[in-house]
This record gives sequence, C-alpha cells and structure tokens, in this order.
Amino acid sequence: MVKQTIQIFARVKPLGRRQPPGIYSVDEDDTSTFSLEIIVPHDLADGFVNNKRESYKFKFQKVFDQESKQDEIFEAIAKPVAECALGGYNGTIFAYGQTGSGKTFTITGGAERYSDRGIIPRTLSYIFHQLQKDSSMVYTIHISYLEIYNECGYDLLDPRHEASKLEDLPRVTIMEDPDQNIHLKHLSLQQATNEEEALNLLFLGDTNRMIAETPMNQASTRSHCIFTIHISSKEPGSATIRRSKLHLVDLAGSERVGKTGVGGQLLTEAKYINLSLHYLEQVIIALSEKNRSHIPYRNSMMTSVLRDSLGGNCMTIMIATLSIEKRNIDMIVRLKKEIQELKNELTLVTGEQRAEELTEEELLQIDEQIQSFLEDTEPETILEVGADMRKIKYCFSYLKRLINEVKLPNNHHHVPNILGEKNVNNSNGDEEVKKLRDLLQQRDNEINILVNMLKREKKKAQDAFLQFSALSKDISPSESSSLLKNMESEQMASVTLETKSAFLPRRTGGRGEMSLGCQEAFEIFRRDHADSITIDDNKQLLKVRFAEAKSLGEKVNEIRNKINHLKEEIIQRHMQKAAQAVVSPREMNEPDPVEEALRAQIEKEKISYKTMFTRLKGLKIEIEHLQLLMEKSKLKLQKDFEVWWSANAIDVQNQEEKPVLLNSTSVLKSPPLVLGAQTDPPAIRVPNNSRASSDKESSVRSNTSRLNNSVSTSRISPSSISSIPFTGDSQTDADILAFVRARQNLLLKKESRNK
Ligand SMILES: Nc1ncnc2c1ncn2[C@@H]1O[C@H](COP(=O)(O)OP(=O)(O)OP(=O)(O)O)[C@@H](O)[C@H]1O
Repeated sequence: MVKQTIQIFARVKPLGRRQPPGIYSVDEDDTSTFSLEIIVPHDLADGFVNNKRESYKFKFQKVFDQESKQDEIFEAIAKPVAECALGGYNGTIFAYGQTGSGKTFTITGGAERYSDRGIIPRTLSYIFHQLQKDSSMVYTIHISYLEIYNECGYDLLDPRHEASKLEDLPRVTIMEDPDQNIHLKHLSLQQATNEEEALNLLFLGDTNRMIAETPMNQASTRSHCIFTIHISSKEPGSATIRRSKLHLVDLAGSERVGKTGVGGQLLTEAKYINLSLHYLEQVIIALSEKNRSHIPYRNSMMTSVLRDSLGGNCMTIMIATLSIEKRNIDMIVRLKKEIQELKNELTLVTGEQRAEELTEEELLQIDEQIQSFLEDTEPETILEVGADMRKIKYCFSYLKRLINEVKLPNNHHHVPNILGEKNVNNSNGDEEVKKLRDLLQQRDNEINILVNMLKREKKKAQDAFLQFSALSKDISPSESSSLLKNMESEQMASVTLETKSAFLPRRTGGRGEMSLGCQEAFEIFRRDHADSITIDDNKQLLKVRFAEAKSLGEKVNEIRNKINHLKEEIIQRHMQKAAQAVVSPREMNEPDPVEEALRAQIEKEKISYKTMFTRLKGLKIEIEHLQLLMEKSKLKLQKDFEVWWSANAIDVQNQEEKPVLLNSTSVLKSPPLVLGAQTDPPAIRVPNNSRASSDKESSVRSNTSRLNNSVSTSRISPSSISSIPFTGDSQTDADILAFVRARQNLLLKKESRNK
C-alpha cells in the first residue's frame, strides 16, 4: 500500500428548527478539493459590530453538508478504511469537534433510529459480511473499547466489573517492551464471532460509559473513546497470522481547549483535554511533514495507544464535526473580543503607549460611541475604548466639555440626560397592585388545575407503572430471540444476547425495591422524559418489525416446504421412471418435461427464498439494534431519574433543617414536571448530563424562575409554612408557595401604601 497522508473531512451538523444559522458556504474547486468558508462578523475592540465581514476558509478532502446521511458517511469515509483493515493494514478514524457537534452521532450513531447507526455498527456489519464471503482465509475478530479520561485509561468491556463510576472499571496502563512496542495492560480483548456479538460489546461499553458518568464527571464529553476492531487472519493450515487494527475514535469536546475562567475539576479536565488534543495535533502535523524522522507519540496516552495506527501505510482519517449555529459564531466573536481585552490589559500593564495622534476617523468613531453611551438609559452600559490612553483622555475631555455646557444657563438644549433620572409615575403603584391581583387570580386557577391533575396522575400512576413493566417484558431479548430462532430454524444463527443480558438485570431490575411513592414519581418522570417518546416509538417500530419478521419467517418456511415438496415429486417421478424402465428401458434416458418443469419451479422458489431470507436476516439485525437502542434509552431514563430523585431527597432534608427562604431556588427545587403546561409540550427537569433535553430543562428553569421572579424576597417562618396545605407534589407545592408569596407581597404593598 502506498504511504498515505492524513485525510481530513468535514461534516456539518443539521440545524435544529429553532437554531438561527451561522453564515457559511461550501465550494468544490477544479481539483475536487472542498473549501468551507465561515463568516464571522468583524468585531472591533470597542464593542461595535460593523458591517465588515471576516471570513475563515478551511480546506477539506470533502465537506459533508447538513443533509448528508449516515450511510453516505460510511460509504465515503469508513468503508475504504475497513477494506484496508481487512487487507492487513491498520487504520484510524477520529471525530473531532466541539461538544454537541456530532462526534458521537458520527462514530457510534444516534439513539433513536436504526438509520442513524454510525460508523462503528456499519463497519462491524460490513466487516462480518465480507468475512462470510471470503472462505480462503480464517478470520478472528476481537474488540476492545478504551476510555481515556484525564490521561487515565479505563477498560469499558471487562464483564467482571460492575461499574457505577469510572474508577470501578479496570485501569489500563501502557507498557513498552525493549523493541518499543506498546502493550496495554488490563485492556480486555473480547472475541466476537458475529456481528451481533460485536454490537453487544459496543452496547456494553457504551452502557458502562454512561453508567460511570455522573453530572460532575460528564465523561462522554470530556473523555476520548477508542473502539478497536482487531482482525487476525491466516490461510487454512498455515501458521502465519496477519494482524491489523481499526480504531474508531470519539474525541473529547474540543472547545474546552480554549475555555477560560474555569477552575477545579473543570480546569484539570480542560488541561488534560487541551494537552492530549495538542499532542495529537503535534503528531498529525509531524506525520504530514515530509522527511520528518521523529514523531512525538509518547507525550500522551492517546498518541501512544494509536502509535502503530497513525501515518505510514496506515489509513488515518479525521472527521471535523461542525455545528455552524449562530451562537457558536457569536462565541467566536466573544472570544475574539476577550483576546482584544487581554491585549489591552497587557498594554496597560507593560506601559506600552502609543504616541501618535488619533486620526480623524478614530475621533469620529469615539464621538459616536460617547453619544450612544450617553443616550443609552441602561445603567450597566459601559463605554469601551480599550486600553489606549489617548482614547481614554479624549473621552474624559469630551465628558468634561459636556458637563461644563450643562452648567451654563440656557444651554441644555441638546445635552443628553447624562444623569439618567427616571420619571417616577404615581400611577405605577396602582398598576403594580393590579398586576399582583391578576397574578393572584392566575395562581388560584393554576392551583385548582394542578391539584385536579395531580389527583388524576396519582390514579393513573399504578396502571402506567404496570404498563411500563409490561413494556420491558413484551419485547424481552429472550422472546425476540426465541421468535427469531423459530423463524430461522436451521439456517439462521440463534440470537444470543448473553453478553448483554449478563449486564442488564442489575441495571434495569432495581426498580422492584423502590417505594410506591418513588415508583409513582418514576412513572411520571418517565412519561414526560424526552427519551420515553423514543422508547415508545421504537417499541411500536419493533412490533411492526416483529410482525413483518414473523410473516416473512412463515413465508420462508412455506417456500422451504414447497421446495421440499417439489423435490419429493421429482423423486417420485424418478421412481416411476425406474419402474417403467423395467418395462421399456429406452424411456429411461429420454428427457422428462414434467421433471424439467418441476426443476424450473424449484429454481424460481429458491430465488424468492433467497430474497426473503436476506430480508429476514436484515430484519433480525434491525430488531436487535432497536432492542439495544431501547435498552440504552431505558437505562438513561432510569439513571436520570435516580440523579433527580437523590437531588430532591437532599433538598427535602435541607428544607427540614433550614429556615425557609421563600424565593430561594435551593429550597424550592424545580420539580421534574411542568404539569400546568397543558398548552405547551410537557417539560421535564433532567440532570445536566442529559444533553438532548437541555431545551426542555431550560424551559423548566425559565418557568421556575418566572415563578420565583414574580415575587420579591421575603421570609416566612417555618410555622407558617407548616400551616399551608401541601399536596406532596413538588410542582403543585411550588405553585402554592408562589401563591402565598404573591399574596404576602400584595399585602405588604397595601400596608406600605396605607402608611
Ligand atoms: N448529523 C446529525 N444529524 C442529526 N442529528 C445529529 C447530527 N449530529 C449530531 N446530531 C444530534 O446532536 C446531538 C449532539 O450530538 P453528539 O452527542 O453526537 O455530539 P458530540 O460532539 O459527540 O458531543 P460531546 O462532545 O458532548 O460528546 C445529539 O442529539 C445528536 O443526535
């Protein structure tokens, strides 16, 4: 194989419906090189955004724009690397990009649809498919799954360990032999004899990764993950084994590299991510330079692990995932501004001042800035002119001139209201009281609605819980396994989910120990959790697929019976002919049109048998994948619930111990549900690590903060709290408290007006 340079592709994440897009364009030139141009509005150091544009152009082997689908990415990027790996060469595919830009989606896939399968499941499918076709070699496939967090390696696949935190997983260390070969101690290599077993290992690793993650350690965002397919092959009878590896790498979010203003754990993580990505960059740059003899692999764990699979005759591919949302571009603008401010500070500290006069244009610009600064009634507004002493002095003299003008009699006509006095309107008080009255009424109504809803919810909770248990049962792996087993009889491999089921009872079976209240809360939490829609959708889809597979299985069996029947007819025919041959031996060698017709029919049936069987096999893989997705979603839901539940338990404890501060969010922790939002989609408060639900979370936060902001700070004694009739439902109780606060404020307002 020819020495390869590193190939770099870009993939642009599709924008959500409500995300304003950033400005970018994609071009392909004559040499089939793609360029991606991003326009970042030019930001001046003085805080003005003018109409000048700044454009950043990046070249890529190919840019996959928003509408590119997972199969396209696989075909163009991963398939050639998988082919090379099958041919005995090592390969590596990285996904690199900021948090939320689609690295995991590209490498592993989305959790919702079968068509969202990413590079790993598609590559596994492709490899096992190819192996089946090649009988000239004996292949063995092993899988390893390594997570690197803060420069420490963890084995995600060791089945002996029950991980509840990352540190529970076996710690992987690097060893180097005298020949400078790298060995990874404690990284297990699990054999996978078919696609299904390999997918189960992927699922196991992902589950361990998710379970080990806590809100404090959102490892999926801040760790690197290396899924490796180890391929060994040899010719039958030969002792020579050819080995190759294909690494599929989901890198940590890259934006933390430049993040400032973080401390403690975040700072440590940022440093490690920063360093490891920096060392990876160094290695990639060194590899891309011709005649470079020293490649600095040893600096980080990741580059050490990938040492034999980068550059040289290995195929190395980087996929830069990009989220070109306006807010990300705004972030660039903000960072650029921060850089400018730091430069200014530096200039001040080092005392480097410029001596030349300000130009006419600069003076005009400062005049405009001062004008808009003075006209802006917002007290927080700042007049930003940077650290340039000439500009600062000019501003002072300008303001001095203005104040002197104010002092002069009859000379205030075009002087702005620099003191920013507010006109106090007496009618404001009345309006405020009216507003509060309305609010009071509104709260009253809400409470009635909420209490009624709560009663209904409680009644339904038990049924729904039973339903949920049924949900787990009616599509259990063993059932699907036996169903498919029946359908496929001799030819189709049985569905073995041992690897998966060995891990699942612990994860999903714990709910039997929950108290009834906790189960009720779980039920409500589940129903409004974003993932339950996915679970329900997948459940429906699974039912459809099962029905489809069942009917296909029946048809396959029918055809097989038909073929057997036709074969029997041919045998019968032979027997008849043999009997006739005794009477007239000549007829024995004559062609038999009936037999020919029977054979033609068999061939026809065989073709439809093959088509249906292939479809059935595809369905089997799809069903298994959907089951894994559902298990994953269920585990995530349960984990989110546990985090939420324990956070609330701590809050309740704190509430009992402390005096009640009414507008403190720590006392009135936002509940998981916004029950009152009948016209809005239901929202749920989920822990920070649930990225997909962040919109919903913010909707709850804004709801809660609206609630809290609508009343001013006031204290009421614990004894008065105890006289409030609480329902036990946190959202309703929050509303009741908000109601009490609103009433108190109204009374306070009235009192103060009467005085
Ligand atoms: N190409 C895409 N098409 C559809 N959805 C996508 C695409 N890329 C990403 N997403 C969705 O965007 C969200 C964030 O993507 P993902 O988790 O892959 O980001 P990430 O870069 O891996 O983030 P992190 O660094 O936090 O792990 C997910 O809900 C994912 O399903």
